[in-house]
Amino acid sequence: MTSPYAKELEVAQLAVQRAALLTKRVFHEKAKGTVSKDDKSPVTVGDFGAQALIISALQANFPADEIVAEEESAQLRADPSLRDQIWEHVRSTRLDDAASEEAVLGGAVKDAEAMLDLIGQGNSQGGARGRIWAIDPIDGTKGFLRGGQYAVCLALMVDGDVKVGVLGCPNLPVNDSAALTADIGANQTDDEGRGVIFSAVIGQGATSRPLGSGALAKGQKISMKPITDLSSASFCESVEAGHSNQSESAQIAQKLGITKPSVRMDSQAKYGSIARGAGDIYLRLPTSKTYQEKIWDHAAGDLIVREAGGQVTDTTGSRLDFSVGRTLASNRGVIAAPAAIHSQVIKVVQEVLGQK
Ligand SMILES: Nc1ncnc2c1ncn2[C@@H]1O[C@H](COP(=O)(O)O)[C@@H](O)[C@H]1OP(=O)(O)O
Ligand SMILES: [Mg+2]
Repeated sequence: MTSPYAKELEVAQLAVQRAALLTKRVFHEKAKGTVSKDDKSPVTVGDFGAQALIISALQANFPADEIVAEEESAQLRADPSLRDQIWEHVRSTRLDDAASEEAVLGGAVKDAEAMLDLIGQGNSQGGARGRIWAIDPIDGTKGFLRGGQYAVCLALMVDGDVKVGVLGCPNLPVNDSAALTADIGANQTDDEGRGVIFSAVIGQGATSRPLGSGALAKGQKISMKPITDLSSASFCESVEAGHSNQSESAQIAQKLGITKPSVRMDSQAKYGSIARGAGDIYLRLPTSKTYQEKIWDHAAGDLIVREAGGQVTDTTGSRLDFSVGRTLASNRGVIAAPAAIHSQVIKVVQEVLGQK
């Protein structure tokens, strides 16, 4: 008997792999300086291109499913030169394993018009009913531009609950036991040893495998690091101070007895990193009263960490609720930690944030 969500997982992994390849090609073109100054931001090209390729794979396999995606196509319809730049990448990005690519992901996107139609399919309002995919084609755009950490993110929710999560992290080390760092070394265009894909299916654990561009290797199980002594813990947070309150996180760390400085990393690569035990805790502390986290920024990471033995909640200790629309409107911030110490972390978070 095949396991539940086996087909969804296979499609999601290959779709993320191909979309990640597109983003890498866009970045390398920029790094080689072949993108002229008037070219649109490589983020825009990478974002739209990756989204088109992922939606194409989802529609070929699960035409009845809804899709929530970050980008809208209206901007592209008014900008033919941007559309053509994106189409050039969508048309030409192919996995090395062409046979699996076509068999699993379906045929190529027909033309630029068909690509625009696909991009426009990510407009579901989300909610508590049915099968809904959440896509963030390039999470961590600032990291992507600096040649640092970013993630291609895809998750399936069924009736508001995340069932499948996949994160492609082109710039994280392949090696699960590599130290927690956002740094990728001096030569930013050298792929050696980098590129990992994290996956999880509800009730089936979490895995990592090399991202590459050929046939996907067999995954290995990952799990959070067992931790009893918080003084040896490491925690990660956003690079951008506007995304997470870094002075409150420093106070929380100090109260918990954590001695190491935080590791600052863009994107959901933080979730993948703690899920494989490279780090222990991920703190995301609200910087504004009004910002609502987007479901595509958290769905895959939430499941991957929970399936690796962690707990993921908001700052009040409530589970993230993916059933209320395109945003996590009922939650504030994110606290992810190994199950054994999660309540201890929440207690201190509440002391520092002044919540009861
Ligand atoms: N005020 C904010 N608080 C928290 N997250 C934010 C805020 N503004 C934007 N973001 C989102 O944070 C994500 C990146 O997080 P990280 O810092 O972990 O890399 C982006 O998807 C970004 O969304 P957007 O792409 O819409 O700007
Ligand atoms: Mg994002």
